[in-house]
Amino acid sequence: MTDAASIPFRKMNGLGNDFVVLDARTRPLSIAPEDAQRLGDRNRGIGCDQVIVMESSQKADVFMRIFNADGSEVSACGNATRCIALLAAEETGRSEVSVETNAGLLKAKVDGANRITIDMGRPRFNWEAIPLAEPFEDTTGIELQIGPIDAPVLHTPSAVNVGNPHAIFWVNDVNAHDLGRFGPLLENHPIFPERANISLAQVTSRNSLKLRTWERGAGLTKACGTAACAAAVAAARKGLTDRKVTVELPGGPLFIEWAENDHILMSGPAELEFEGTLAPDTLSRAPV
Ligand SMILES: N[C@@H](CCC[C@H](N)C(=O)O)C(=O)O
Repeated sequence: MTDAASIPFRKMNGLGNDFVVLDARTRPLSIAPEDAQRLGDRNRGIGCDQVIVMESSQKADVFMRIFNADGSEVSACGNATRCIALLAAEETGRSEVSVETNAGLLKAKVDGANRITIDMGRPRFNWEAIPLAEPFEDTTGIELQIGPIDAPVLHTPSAVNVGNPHAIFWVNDVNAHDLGRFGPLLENHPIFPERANISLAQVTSRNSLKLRTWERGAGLTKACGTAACAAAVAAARKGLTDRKVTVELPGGPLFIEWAENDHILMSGPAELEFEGTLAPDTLSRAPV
């Protein structure tokens, strides 16, 4: 039996990138960084990469607030956007829905749980928008390396902002590098004043990439939707691929198109794993 004060949640994922989803529309909730840390902790809490809070929106079907498992609040999450779009489509009975985030208003088309397409908006390549700590005229490859000066292990990443900051290192084999070791060093490198999501990308054809990501504030994840968008536009911008690619992530494929209108379209699945309730004292600030 559930107590009226308990807080319902959903556990969802997009290609294994997983989320605790709270609904603050009927009952306002205030999430402190330590709440997100506790919920995200796979040993102490439910365990997830991000905590997502659904809020009411004046402009869209729903507003989505995003917290990384380290408690930091961020502006974009591609995989969670598909999850929230799926819920909004089920609630409204419409296949075309909109999701507002702190990065902007995103339109979504839901053709069932396995084919959700999000218009992720326009990428930004300007160093100040990424942001980088110092001017770079060309962000297709910025001066940054890991390893010995004369034989770097990883070097010259592309940098791009797709609602959040990304650096993409081009490699011959995404599995040949210890991303779990280099990821935290690069995420916190002083060149990234807001930290960054760090990816290894391997071009496998004109229409396909392999990608592994160390996420800012979450670590190694099975999939990162915004990283797939960032890698796809960065690869096309370097002339390595066409503008329509399949991005193979450890959790499965995402289909990315950098459309002629400069918007990025991301298509993939979303899954509801289970629903549950949190005890009222789980959140450090009492539910409002
Ligand atoms: N998993 C997400 C990205 C979540 C936010 C990211 N870690 C950041 O700090 O910017 C995705 O699917 O895009």
